[in-house]
Amino acid sequence: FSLSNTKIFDKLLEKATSPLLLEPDWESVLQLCDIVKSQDVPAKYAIQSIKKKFGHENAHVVLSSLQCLESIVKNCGGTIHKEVSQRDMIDALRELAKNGPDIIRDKVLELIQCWSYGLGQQHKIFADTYNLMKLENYRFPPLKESEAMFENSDIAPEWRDDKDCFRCRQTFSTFIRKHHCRACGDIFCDKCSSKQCPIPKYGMDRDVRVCDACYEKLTSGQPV
Ligand SMILES: O=P(O)(O)O[C@@H]1[C@H](O)[C@H](OP(=O)(O)O)[C@@H](O)[C@H](O)[C@H]1O
Ligand SMILES: [Zn+2]
Ligand SMILES: [Zn+2]
Repeated sequence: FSLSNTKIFDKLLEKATSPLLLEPDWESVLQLCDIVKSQDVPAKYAIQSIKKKFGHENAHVVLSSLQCLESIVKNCGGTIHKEVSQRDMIDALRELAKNGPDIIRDKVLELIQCWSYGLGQQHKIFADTYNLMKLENYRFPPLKESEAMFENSDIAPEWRDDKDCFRCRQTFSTFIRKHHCRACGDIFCDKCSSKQCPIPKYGMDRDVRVCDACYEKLTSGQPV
């Protein structure tokens, strides 16, 4: 009996943001990152689910949802960064900083500063929001530069879209469905991506769909 991935995500998020927690449940947080990293759950679903927690009346639940957000942004790469940089998320975070208790405001300031420093080039909105909140006289904590580095080498590539299969060039249709290889991120028909295997370097320990070329590389012991 396998719960769909989104149900597993929901249960883990409940656990990681339980009001009964006396300290962060890092085990659940890391499992959340793994699910998002292997793209078993769409980035939008993950980010919107976390954002829903911001309205919880218990400040500890809101704080742990911000900690989940922090870990997912740090570990799950560009697709997640794009979702977090959306206007509705930025506005929700500014709302928390404006009206939330000090522990929430300080956590939001830490995140905005860290993302501005580490992701401000790719997502200008983080830098703009940081500068704007400085002008609004928010007092940002000292920046921990080491924690604001976003290493992307072990993040799976974002999925590319196209109208035909990257390998056999067949045009997609109602009958020839699109599929993505988790290793190279290219788009394929089912025939060219019918194999599955784990991709340890991207933290995908379960079998995931890969294209024939990546399957050869990943299973022949060759360094990929
Ligand atoms: O079958 P569809 O309704 O077209 O949806 C496709 C599936 O979700 C594919 O998942 P998969 O790679 O795990 O097969 C995904 O890679 C494609 O981008 C989607 O378009
Ligand atoms: Zn093909
Ligand atoms: Zn591939």
